[in-house]
Amino acid sequence: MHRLGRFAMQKSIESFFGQKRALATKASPAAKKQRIEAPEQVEVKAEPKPVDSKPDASGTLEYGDLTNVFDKIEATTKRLEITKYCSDFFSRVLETHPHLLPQITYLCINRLGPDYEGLELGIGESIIIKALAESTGRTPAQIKKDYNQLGDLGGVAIASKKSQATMFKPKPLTVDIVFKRLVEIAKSSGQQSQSKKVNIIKQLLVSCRGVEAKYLVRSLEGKLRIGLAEKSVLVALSQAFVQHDLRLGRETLAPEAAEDLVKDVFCQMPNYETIIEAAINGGVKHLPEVVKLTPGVPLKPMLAKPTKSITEVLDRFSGEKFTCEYKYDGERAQVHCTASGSMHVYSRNMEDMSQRYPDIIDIIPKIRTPKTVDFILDCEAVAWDTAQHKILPFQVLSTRKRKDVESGDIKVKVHLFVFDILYLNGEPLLTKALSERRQLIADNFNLLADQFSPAVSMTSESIEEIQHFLDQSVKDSCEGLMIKMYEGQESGYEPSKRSRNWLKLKKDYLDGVGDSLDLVVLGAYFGRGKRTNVYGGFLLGAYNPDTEEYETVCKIGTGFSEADLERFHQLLSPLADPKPKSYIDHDPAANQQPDVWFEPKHVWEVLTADLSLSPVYRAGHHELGKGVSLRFPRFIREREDKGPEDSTTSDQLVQFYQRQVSIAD
Ligand SMILES: Nc1ncnc2c1ncn2[C@@H]1O[C@H](COP(=O)(O)OP(=O)(O)OP(=O)(O)O)[C@@H](O)[C@H]1O
Ligand SMILES: [Mg+2]
Ligand SMILES: [Mg+2]
Repeated sequence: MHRLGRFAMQKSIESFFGQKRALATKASPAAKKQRIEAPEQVEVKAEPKPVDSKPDASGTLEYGDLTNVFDKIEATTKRLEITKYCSDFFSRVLETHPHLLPQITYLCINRLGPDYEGLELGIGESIIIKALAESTGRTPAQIKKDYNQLGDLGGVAIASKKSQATMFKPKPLTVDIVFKRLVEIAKSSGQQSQSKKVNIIKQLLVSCRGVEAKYLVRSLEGKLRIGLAEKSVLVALSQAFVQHDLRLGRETLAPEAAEDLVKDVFCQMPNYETIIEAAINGGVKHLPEVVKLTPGVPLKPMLAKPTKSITEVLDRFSGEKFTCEYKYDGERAQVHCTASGSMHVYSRNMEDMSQRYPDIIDIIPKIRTPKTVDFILDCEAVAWDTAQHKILPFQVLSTRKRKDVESGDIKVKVHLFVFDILYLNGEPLLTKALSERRQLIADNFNLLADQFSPAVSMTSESIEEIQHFLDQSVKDSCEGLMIKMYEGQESGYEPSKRSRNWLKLKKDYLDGVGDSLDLVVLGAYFGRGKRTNVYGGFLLGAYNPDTEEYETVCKIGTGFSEADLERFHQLLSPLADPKPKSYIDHDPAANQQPDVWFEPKHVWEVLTADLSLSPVYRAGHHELGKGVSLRFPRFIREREDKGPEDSTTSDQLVQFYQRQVSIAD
């Protein structure tokens, strides 16, 4: 019986790979198209199962109901369709199982909770492979081999399960169980945690039916890769809220207005649970009254647009009141203090850095005045020479320890330069003018020598004075200037937006494209000559949030010290793969394929002379037909504060390119 089962399994896998190889991984739009055009080749067909119109007695929802929606989404590249599948499903869930909507939302975006709580699955491929092998009676080597061939572990899971003789029909998985078990995996630590994780995954896999195994495995990998961007999930939620209001006969908003409002509220309170609960209770229209900016919950910071000259700045702000500030080169620090006195520092991507910067936490009680209760400040933390009272380069800041930092042991001191206030004494300030916000900082906070002061600023419309201020900023060890709208509605704080009301002018980059780029390391080339034992060059890419893929941008081999190359070799070689992940958009026919590929993880800041269109590289090719590539790229530094999805997007590269072309015209 056992042998027979094994034989049958082998056979089915062969036929699976023999005929359907290209179809099992659906990441790229091209592959999706192929699948639509050749439906007869689709191996795994989901039987659409309607969601029960009434909650079952236990209030649970089958996981299969969700994975069926994933399957429909994966089969299309049309954004409207994707959003519709998603919002229809959310709307039905609101009707039948509203308490499950937060979990479902998190499963859709591959998260287990709000970003700022930092709960991550953190399981390596090898654990999934082990669990897959043990639960299907195959060896890890066989699974690995199939994986190399197919490029999608989710597809391998399905193929392996299909060929498995099951003795009994397991109870269906529910959304609730899957979510809880994923959280359990994320929270388990310590000696036994590896085997505990493998066991949980095995149990889940055994209960999977149909396409469930595919999406479960991809969720475990942390990448669903069905083209469902978080933006679309937010839009779908807003539409579902409107539907829900209508069903209850409540007053509601037009879909577009609801969409804008939900996005806006999410920027201020990036917590799906809070938003969903409030929308269920009071309707989408009243969200802003209930869900507000709150000290203790980080918000996505406002970002700036790059500019190449003072004249460009003057053109943009002509007729408006604007102000210039020093642009400090350190680390963004969002400083929170709640009414109960709890204090936090958050990074550019909302990570809690309070453990890393206990010295910043120590500053907080000293800068508040007797009338300052709760607040959120936006600052840059810069390395500081306390003897000379001077800014130290970013490189010095980056030598600070990242974990287990004790206030007493800190050698590299930091100075906080505050440039904005977003909340004060119970009141959000986002819509107030920058001039008023600056005044509130002056009125409610104490300066602290060598530790805390406002960003140096200057308000003038004269090109000479601005030029002088720019030169001065560089003499004072800054990168250049930030120029901001100062008065009126447009001078409000726009969380998460790269806004044209904040322009950056970086002295060193005025000759290039105006700014550096932050690109993801996708692959490497073996070194020759002096670089024989290290990688001699790397393939870099940009992120495309619409397709959730990484698009290749350029090869880079300049700007690295020998020590850099050695360190990167040590860091990256354990991650090396002979084949690229399926969600890397590259040209497989091009010469000069990298010798090894990596999972997109590390982000590097690079500089370029200019941008050009390339027949080989892919960034932005959906929009421009050809990809945008960098000429003479040079490595500057690692960006440890950016994850791969925070890297420069293909869209931004297209904008840089178009600006360059329009200036050349
Ligand atoms: N006066 C200031 N006002 C606003 N931001 C400032 C100021 N001084 C320094 N900064 C820093 O400059 C950053 C914006 O420029 P920078 O190029 O360093 O951004 P980045 O982190 O590389 O992100 P991106 O390139 O994606 O905009 C802000 O995020 C902040 O950390
Ligand atoms: Mg910076
Ligand atoms: Mg930058």
